Amino acid sequence: MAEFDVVTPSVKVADGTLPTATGKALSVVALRKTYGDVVAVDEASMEIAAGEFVTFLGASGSGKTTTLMMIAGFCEPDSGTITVGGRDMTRLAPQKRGLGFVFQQYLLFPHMTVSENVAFPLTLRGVPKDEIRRRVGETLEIAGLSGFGGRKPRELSGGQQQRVALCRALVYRPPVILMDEPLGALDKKLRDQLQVEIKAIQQELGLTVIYVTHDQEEALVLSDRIAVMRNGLIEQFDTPRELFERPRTPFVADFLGAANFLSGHVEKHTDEHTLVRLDETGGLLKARRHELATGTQIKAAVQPGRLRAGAPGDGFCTGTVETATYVGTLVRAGVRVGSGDVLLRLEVPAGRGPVAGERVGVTADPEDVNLFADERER
Ligand SMILES: Nc1ncnc2c1ncn2[C@@H]1O[C@H](COP(=O)(O)OP(=O)(O)OP(=O)(O)O)[C@@H](O)[C@H]1O
Repeated sequence: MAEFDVVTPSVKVADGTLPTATGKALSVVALRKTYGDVVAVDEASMEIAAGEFVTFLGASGSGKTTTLMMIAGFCEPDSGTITVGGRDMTRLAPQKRGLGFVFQQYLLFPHMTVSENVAFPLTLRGVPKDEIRRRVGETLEIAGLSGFGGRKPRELSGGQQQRVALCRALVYRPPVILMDEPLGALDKKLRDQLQVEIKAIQQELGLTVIYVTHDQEEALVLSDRIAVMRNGLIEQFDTPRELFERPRTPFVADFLGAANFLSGHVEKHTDEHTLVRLDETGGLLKARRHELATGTQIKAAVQPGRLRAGAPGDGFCTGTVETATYVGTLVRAGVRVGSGDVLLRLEVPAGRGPVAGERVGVTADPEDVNLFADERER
């Protein structure tokens, strides 16, 4: 994550009104940012609806934080536009955008109590004292922090401090809350717990959230839609299910599900299916129908959890189980197929798991087979 200076919460929603939580919350069109020769973000476009939880997911350096910082106003785009609630904010100062922020570093004011920290954005906005007390109390209760209002941040655990930061971002109901790896500094157990809490609060209050993470599981747990980023480009912006079941690129298939890849060419089509002759095994793999010309060299991707082990001769190839590891409710198996240079990874329910040394036929439902034209052939 990039480093930032201490951020003071926003001063005023531009026209003083609270935005409504319906319709289009945020629209980004052809946003681009370069640093010298590095294209950090390349023509990113997306529309986010009010009440949506959207995650930017990608490896380090893929452009997630830069995109978020352009939306926040801390980083100026070379070109493109950012509209929030129908208002063009592309060149507006961060404090005039009225957005909420939660960063990995909690950025709480150490000399203020929890209540004063949470009250801060309301105090800046000149909200009457009674109203502040009521809203701070309500917000602390939502985050499970009632009773902590009088403490200083140093008297809280990391998880509690991050909850305070979240309260401070949502106390004035900004139209969009931006979160950059907010759970990155916490241990796994606390992260899992806070993910559930953040999601529950977001749903209860109908918040619009843009969240940055490099953790696939976190993105899948939290998001209505995920923008998978790579080298400054949005590879696919879709629901977790669509990304998993209908990835548009081999990168997305691999990044979200660690897919198995097999190479081959399109042999023929039927009304419903595309039949692929596999290079490594000579077997015939049936996929749902894809619009690819006969003869096209392809890569077929199937998630490990969507492959099954049957009797030898079943399915699209037969091989030998090389490893079978019991992991709770699942068995992870490695099946060596073809002339030996392909290892298929399977995840099957533990009760029906194959054992090492066994010969198995590997099958896949055609619906679960995704085909991509092999880029080397283009
Ligand atoms: N201030 C800067 N000056 C020069 N290059 C930068 C700057 N900020 C980001 N970059 C470059 O832009 C690209 C995108 O960086 P960005 O921080 O947006 O990635 P990220 O996906 O958020 O990564 P991480 O998960 O590591 O935070 C990277 O190649 C990065 O080195």
